[in-house]
Amino acid sequence: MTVREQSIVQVTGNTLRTADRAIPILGKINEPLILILEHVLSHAECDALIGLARERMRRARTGRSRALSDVRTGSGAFLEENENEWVRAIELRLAGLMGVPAAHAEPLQILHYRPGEEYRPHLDYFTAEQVANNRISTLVMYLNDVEEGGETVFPALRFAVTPKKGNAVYFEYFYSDPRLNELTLHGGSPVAAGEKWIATQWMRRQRYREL
Ligand SMILES: O=C(O)CCC(=O)C(=O)O
Ligand SMILES: [Fe+2]
Repeated sequence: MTVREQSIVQVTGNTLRTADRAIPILGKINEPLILILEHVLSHAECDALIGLARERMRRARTGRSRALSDVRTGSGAFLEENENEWVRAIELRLAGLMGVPAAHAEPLQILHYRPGEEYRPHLDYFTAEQVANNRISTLVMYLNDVEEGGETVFPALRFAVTPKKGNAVYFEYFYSDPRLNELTLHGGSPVAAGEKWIATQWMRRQRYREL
């Protein structure tokens, strides 16, 4: 008999409960744990996050030049830690959802893909020999509906998630069996039509910020 490894998020029913809402689970893979979640963000929150990131990106472009890479062709912005009150409320919800203290959270990252832009398959954790305070889990939130393409793909699992505004895909890679962690290889497939906005929350194993 094989014993299933302990996961960070414990799924018992059809919803995940946080302090401020119940989040329906639309789909699930058990090992590694991957959850497709509905209504993680309200449409108003999605729009507000895009608005905040638009300003940030405009400013970033006038500053020092961004590194160009074939791996990720979209453009991105990190929000500040404790950016403002409503961002803080979202961060607390995400920490509750992901079962990790908010102090372990990286600042939210917002990414924007135009047609043809993509994020090639990668692992979110760092794979160098000794990594202090590595990442342990990811939540990718879709901030808009994509006309065509832009799925989050898991090639090793032959699995794809279609972006839908307010929904999210959760996965974790804190297993002792490295093969389970490697199965979380994922990417953003090229946007064929329309645009794609996401917010990504990465969690660290230990404290990463003050609050
Ligand atoms: O664009 C996607 O669907 C995936 C994004 C991603 O892999 C990340 O933000 O780490
Ligand atoms: Fe990723």
